[in-house]
Amino acid sequence: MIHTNKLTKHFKNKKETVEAVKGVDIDISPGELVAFLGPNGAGKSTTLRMLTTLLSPTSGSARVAGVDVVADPAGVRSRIGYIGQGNGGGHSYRVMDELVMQGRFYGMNGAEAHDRARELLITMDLQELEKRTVVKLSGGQRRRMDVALGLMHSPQLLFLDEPSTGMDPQNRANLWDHIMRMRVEHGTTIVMTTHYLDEADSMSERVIVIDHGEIIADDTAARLKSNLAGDLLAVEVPLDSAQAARAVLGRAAADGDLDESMQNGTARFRVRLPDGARLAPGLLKALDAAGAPVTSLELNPPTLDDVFLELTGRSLREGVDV
Ligand SMILES: Nc1ncnc2c1ncn2[C@@H]1O[C@H](COP(=O)(O)OP(=O)(O)OP(=O)(O)O)[C@@H](O)[C@H]1O
Repeated sequence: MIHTNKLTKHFKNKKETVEAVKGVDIDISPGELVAFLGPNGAGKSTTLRMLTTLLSPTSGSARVAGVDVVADPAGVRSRIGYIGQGNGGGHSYRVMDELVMQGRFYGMNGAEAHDRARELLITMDLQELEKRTVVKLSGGQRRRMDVALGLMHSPQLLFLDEPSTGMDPQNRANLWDHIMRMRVEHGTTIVMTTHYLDEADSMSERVIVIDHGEIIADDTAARLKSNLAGDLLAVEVPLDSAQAARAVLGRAAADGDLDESMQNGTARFRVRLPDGARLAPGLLKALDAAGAPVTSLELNPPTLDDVFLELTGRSLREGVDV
C-alpha cells in the first residue's frame, strides 16, 4: 500500500537547511494500522505530507496506493483520505450538505454522495446532527465529521495527522471507537501520527518511531517493549542486606544497570528485566537465599516511552503535552 525509497525532505531557509526527513524507507501493507511516533519536530508530519502529495520530496521516491507521489499526485489523492491537524475554518453549511459536497468534489453523483454520506453519518454517530451547521458542532463531533469527510470517496488508505490532539479522554476514546468500527467495516489501511504514547500503544498494530528525520525503530508495540525495554522491577530489602541484593540483582539486570536509593533503613533497587513476570519469582528466591529478604516488590511493564528512552537516551515526554 505504501512503499518509499530513501524519501527525503530538506527545507531551505535563508540561513540554514533543515533536514526534516532523512532518507526513510517505509513499507506498509494493505489493512495495516500504523502509527508514526516521535517527539516534536521529528519529521512525522513532513513524512505524511509527502505521502499525501502536499509536499514534494527533495529526493527519493514514494508509491502510495500503487501510484508515484511525484508522477501522479492527483492519482494518489483520489485514492487516499487525509485528515490534517486541527480544524479548518468555520463552515456555515449543514453537516449533510458538507459531506455531499465533498462526495461531489470526488466525482460522485448526487444520489451516490447522499447514500455514502448517510452511511458515514451512522458509522460516525452523527446522524442526529445532519441538519446542524458545522460551526455549531462540538470539538469531538467536528473531529468525527473530519474523519467522515476524509472517507466520503471510500479511500483504501486513510492518513490521520494527530487525530485526537486537544481532545479530552472521553472524546478521544469515542473517536477511536468510530475509527475502529470504520476499519472493521471497510478494511481501510490507516497511517497516523501521534504524540500520545498510550494511543500508539493500544490502537496501532505497528509503531514506526521517528527521531531527527530518521526511523529508529519499526515493529509491533509489544515487541518493541519486550525487546528494547523489558519490565521494570523495584524491590526493597533491609539496609544491612543491600550489598547481597546488589550482587544478585546486578547479575539479573538486562543491561547491567542498577538504580538504587537508601531511605529509612531500607534499600530500594530498580532494575530492568527482559521478561520480568517469569524471572521475578526466581529472583526473589535468590535474594532470600543470599540473605536479602524482599520487603516490598513492584513490577511494571515497559511503556513506549521506555523504548524511546532506551533508543535515544531522551524521554518522549520531554516538552510534550501528554
Ligand atoms: N515549511 C517548513 N519550513 C522550514 N522548516 C520546516 C517546515 N516544516 C517543517 N519544518 C521543520 O522540519 C522539522 C520536522 O517537522 P515536522 O512538522 O515534520 O515534525 P513533527 O514530527 O510532525 O512534529 P510535531 O509533532 O511537532 O508536529 C522541524 O524541525 C520543523 O521545524
